[in-house]
Amino acid sequence: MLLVKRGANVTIVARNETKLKEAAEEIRAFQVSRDQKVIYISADCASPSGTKEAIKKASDEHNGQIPYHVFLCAGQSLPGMFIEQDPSVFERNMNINYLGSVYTAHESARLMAENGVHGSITFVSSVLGFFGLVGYSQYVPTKYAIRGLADSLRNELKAYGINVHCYFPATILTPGYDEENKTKPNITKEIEGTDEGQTPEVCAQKMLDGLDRGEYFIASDPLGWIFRSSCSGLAPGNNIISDTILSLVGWVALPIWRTYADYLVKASSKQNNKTKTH
Ligand SMILES: NC(=O)C1=CN([C@@H]2O[C@H](COP(=O)(O)OP(=O)(O)OC[C@H]3O[C@@H](n4cnc5c(N)ncnc54)[C@H](OP(=O)(O)O)[C@@H]3O)[C@@H](O)[C@H]2O)C=CC1
Ligand SMILES: CCCCCCCCCCCCCCCC(=O)[C@@H](N)CO
Repeated sequence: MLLVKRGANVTIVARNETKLKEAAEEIRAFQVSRDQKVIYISADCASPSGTKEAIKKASDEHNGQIPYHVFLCAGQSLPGMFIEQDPSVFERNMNINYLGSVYTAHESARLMAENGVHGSITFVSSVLGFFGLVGYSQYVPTKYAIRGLADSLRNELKAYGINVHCYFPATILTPGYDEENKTKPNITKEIEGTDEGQTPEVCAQKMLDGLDRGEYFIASDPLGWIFRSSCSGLAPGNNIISDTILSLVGWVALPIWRTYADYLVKASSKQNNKTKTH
């Protein structure tokens, strides 16, 4: 929507064709010129051939233009307690979140490099790409993996003039969030409850603002700002003064919060054991 408002030609990709059609119609209402094209393609990003075909179709439909700006949003969260989940969940989550991002980034970067397109690739991780939390053992590693991929490509794709960005949202109030809450352990909900969440519209705007400012690690709420500054490794900072202040806040607040989160998990296990023995 925001990109269409700026006059861009846009392609949206997901699996469900009915929802895609509705979304494309909704987005088309924001077109600023008649020449603009908004198209949708049904494809599975977790398959290399699906991704390849989708990107080829997208450029064919846009007069052979290789996508300039690619956003890797597809992802899913399947929360549950580690020892209670079937090991297949770990593979499934990695396939959709991480490999889906790898395949799409790979094909986009290859085409951009071969055609001299100096575009951008934006990964969507999560604040859970910086820290782990009870109930998210199948999800957190996929989001760390995306950060690792972005860190590698930020450096490597400079060779072709391609910019890489990584977005770290906290809770977004989406259909996916409603879905994950159906299986989310209560203790996870309790710890997460402090985060009110943001609408997808606000997140999209803040992500785009970060891109406009040329940020590599983009965050859109205080939790993300603190973690972005406290766990940046070799990533370039956004602003030396605010980054330093935020990492100092993290240095003080994070151990306190960790102690509290550990206390909550231990208390919940005692509660559960009590219920079991009586
Ligand atoms: N909601 C939240 O609290 C947070 C979400 N995120 C991340 O943001 C991203 C978007 O999440 P959110 O909007 O909540 O999730 P939703 O489930 O609401 O939307 C996910 C979108 O991705 C598409 N998708 C899923 N799997 C595939 C696939 N294999 N191939 C193609 N498209 C796919 C879905 O369409 P379809 O099913 O039709 O394919 C859907 O359009 C994810 O990466 C998520 O991890 C990060 C932090 C917080
Ligand atoms: C200074 C320290 C203060 C700490 C307060 C911490 C509050 C914890 C919030 C946990 C938020 C988790 C968001 C998960 C988003 C996500 O990726 C999933 N919804 C999957 O889709």
